[in-house]
Amino acid sequence: LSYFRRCEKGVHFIDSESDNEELNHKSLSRTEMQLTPKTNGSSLNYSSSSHLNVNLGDSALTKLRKLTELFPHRTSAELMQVIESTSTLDGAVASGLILFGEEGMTSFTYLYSKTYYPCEGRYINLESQDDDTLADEKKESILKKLHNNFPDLDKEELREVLNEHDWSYWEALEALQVFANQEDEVPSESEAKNINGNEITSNFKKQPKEMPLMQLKQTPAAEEQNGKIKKHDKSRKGGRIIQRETSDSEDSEPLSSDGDSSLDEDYSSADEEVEGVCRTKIVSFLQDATLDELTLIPQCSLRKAQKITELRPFNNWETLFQMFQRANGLSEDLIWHCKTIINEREVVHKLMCRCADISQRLEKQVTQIIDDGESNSTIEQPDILNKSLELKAYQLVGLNWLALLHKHHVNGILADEMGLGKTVQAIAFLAFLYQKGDKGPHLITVPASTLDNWIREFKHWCPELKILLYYGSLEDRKLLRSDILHKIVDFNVIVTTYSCSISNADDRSLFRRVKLHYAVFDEGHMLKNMSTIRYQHLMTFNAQHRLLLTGTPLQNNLLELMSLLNFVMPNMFSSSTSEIRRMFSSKAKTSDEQSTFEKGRIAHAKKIMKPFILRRLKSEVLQQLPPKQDRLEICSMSEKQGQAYTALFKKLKRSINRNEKSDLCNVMMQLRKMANHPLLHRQYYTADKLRKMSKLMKKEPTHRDANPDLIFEDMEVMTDFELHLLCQEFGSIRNFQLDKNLLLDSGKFQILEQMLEDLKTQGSRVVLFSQFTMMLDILEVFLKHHKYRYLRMDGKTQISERIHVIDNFNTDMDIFVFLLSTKAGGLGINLTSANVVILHDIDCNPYNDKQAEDRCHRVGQTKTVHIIKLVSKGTIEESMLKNGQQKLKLEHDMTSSETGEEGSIPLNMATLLKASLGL
Ligand SMILES: Nc1ncnc2c1ncn2[C@@H]1O[C@H](COP(=O)(O)OP(=O)(O)OP(=O)(O)O)[C@@H](O)[C@H]1O
Repeated sequence: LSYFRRCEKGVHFIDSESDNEELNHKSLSRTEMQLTPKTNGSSLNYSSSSHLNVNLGDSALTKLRKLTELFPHRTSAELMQVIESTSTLDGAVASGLILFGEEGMTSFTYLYSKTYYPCEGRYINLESQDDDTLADEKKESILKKLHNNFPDLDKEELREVLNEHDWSYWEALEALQVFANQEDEVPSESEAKNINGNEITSNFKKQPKEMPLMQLKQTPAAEEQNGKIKKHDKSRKGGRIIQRETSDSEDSEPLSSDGDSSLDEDYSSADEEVEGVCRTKIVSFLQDATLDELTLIPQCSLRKAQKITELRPFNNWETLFQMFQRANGLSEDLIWHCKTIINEREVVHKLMCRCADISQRLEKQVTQIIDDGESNSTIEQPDILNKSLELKAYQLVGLNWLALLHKHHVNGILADEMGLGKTVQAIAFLAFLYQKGDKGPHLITVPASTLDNWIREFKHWCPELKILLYYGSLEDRKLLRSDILHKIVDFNVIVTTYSCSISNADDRSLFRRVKLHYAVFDEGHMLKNMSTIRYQHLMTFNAQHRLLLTGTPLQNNLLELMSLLNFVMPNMFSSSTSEIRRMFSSKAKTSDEQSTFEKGRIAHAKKIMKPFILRRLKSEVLQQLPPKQDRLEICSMSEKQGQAYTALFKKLKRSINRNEKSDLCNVMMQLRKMANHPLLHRQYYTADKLRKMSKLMKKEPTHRDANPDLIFEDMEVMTDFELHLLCQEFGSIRNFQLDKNLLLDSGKFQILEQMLEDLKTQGSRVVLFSQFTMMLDILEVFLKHHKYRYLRMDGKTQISERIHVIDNFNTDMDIFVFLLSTKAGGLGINLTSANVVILHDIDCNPYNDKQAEDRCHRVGQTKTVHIIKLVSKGTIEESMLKNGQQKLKLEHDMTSSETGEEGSIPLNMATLLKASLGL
């Protein structure tokens, strides 16, 4: 969706949400761009080391020079360690970034992109371009280019990465490379510690070993036995195939940190017997795999997979080879490529076993608690919590779960449904640690919109904990940093926002320098994409333990869930990220086997996540919470709107047929706009009218010297509603204002009119969400027209103002409607004083809608909550709805319990904990 947002021409059509935590990479000072190599200072003093003098080849020297430019405060010995740990310059830079951060480094992005990706004549400096004006075709071509570099990655994933980086090809490439290099070239943890001098919690792992496939060759005896195979092996030693083998192996390498896959162990030996085992694995894989599994073999299309199944049975290695040779279109390479997928499975299997081990350890502990009798071993509400408040039973379970993980040095994700009190449980846990003597420092990173709420909850629940708010202007934060580093302030917990914690090198450096005990990340689903810079930066925070809080851990696919797990348990997962990535991002290609295939993956993912995630649903644990009733309101469009929609649909269809490259996403957005309100397009202000208006504008003192042609051009790209506002603003064109009837003319407004009237009579209070700020503008006209009292909050509302607006709504019962943009009001806020949520327009991601719905349906709600979704009949919105329902099914499959005993919550605390853990 964010892609659509950027495609939008209307600059404030979609809520830009100033605090949406996107990293502003452009903030790097451009005055620092023209760096010249430093020739003085200790950093270039590499000749002082005789070792370096002797061993430095030209390329190492060049690398050292480059790295010295980038990391001027690092010694040559440190830089050399980085260089020696990788084979390429890019790898060295990436490793340097991970190890040293950007501390003391200037304009990394600029230098990196210009210096390491020179592309004479091909460089597209997108950084200077406005997103909104970036042509869609250009975006497609950037996407294509990036996809060429990362053919294994899903295009949508890459689109997201590009979005995260404002469509800067180089920044996206860099982010993905950093990730890839992290997998392939990051030095071992001990090296990292040596270099950095202090501990870094990052994706450290051992150097890749020798590539196993290179050794996948026949023993002389076997070669003699089978001339054909011998020929094959010979061919594999040269050129392309060897290259391919190497890269395959690199991809599927790094294995688990504590050992290699059994397959690699097999191949690392020349022993014939072991070779036999490998062959047996390949034969049995090709014999038993489903169609979808076969298509996971590199270069194996669905057609080839079908052919393989037709050739079955494969009784042994020799017949397998012969059959492949005889079959049309099946190359022997496919047989060898099976190794990649077998390897992946073994890595993931090993991971599952380790996760099962942890589950067992936890289970043992819980059994112990049961045996000891719960009063001795379970943790009660910490004494320092506000005595007038009481944790609910499931919250105590949450606290016990957190304490259990802590005891076993395991990090986790508290993924209770929205509104169950994750904030409160996290605070209770920090209070528990405090009582045990762990006084921090801890860090809580939250979206800006929930910052005030966190501070308030801390004060409310645990005033004894000293909270330091790390938030403010650059200057404010500078002072705060100095106070923190010089220990001038006394605190237990730092609370900050995602933006403030990583927006510049000094912020990031602070959280690498302060030795944090716990780092808690609220709305942790913001870390669902491990390729983003935000993810990478937050990974480097110097925290002993991490805890993620999220109400929507699973959104689009299992890979996102794995990203979250990797974030909290990098030691466990980082060595398997490439396997995980492939295993969980590939899609089933056949529909008939989809369910078995998906079921298998879901079962795997469940096993992996079991020890690390605690998720309770409101329906399970909050029996006393009033129900939530969903209502779908399919709205027929108004007559004019329907005609305009059909005309637009036909026009867009023609344009798609004419130009295949036309951006489908943009087409979708155009249709969505029309489905919501016709004034989000321009049709009433014809070119003729605009010509007249642009001439009249010259009468305005502000436009006296303006060129009417240019005014006309500006007007041409505005929507009807924007032009209407312009007419309200300038007296000379006031006559051109739109008639009220047109402003109120939409199918959804027709439904809303009666609906709001009824709700008002019933004494209900309404929270009304839209994703589009301009839609909120038109809704304001509608509410004013009907004389309803309302409040509004969107991305433009000052952060400091937000809590007051929310309090206002929660305390002044005469305010009937709260207008909210999904971005600004969808996360983390409490609006239990309302009992109706209307989603004027649905989101492509149903979890964003769920987040919005649960602002009212949460602890503290006393009335039945009605969720009403408005969907325009016969429009693109109906397809979006269907798509969304499929996405929600994945979550349902993941969270449904195998035994089907949901809802029955045992009272005994330890048993409750056990049930919650799924043990
Ligand atoms: N035990 C309790 N007693 C009284 N109020 C509670 C209790 N637990 C939670 N609350 C209140 O319930 C509301 C929801 O809690 P909280 O904001 O922590 O939920 P959450 O799970 O973090 O939600 P989200 O995922 O939407 O951020 C808050 O107003 C909180 O103060």
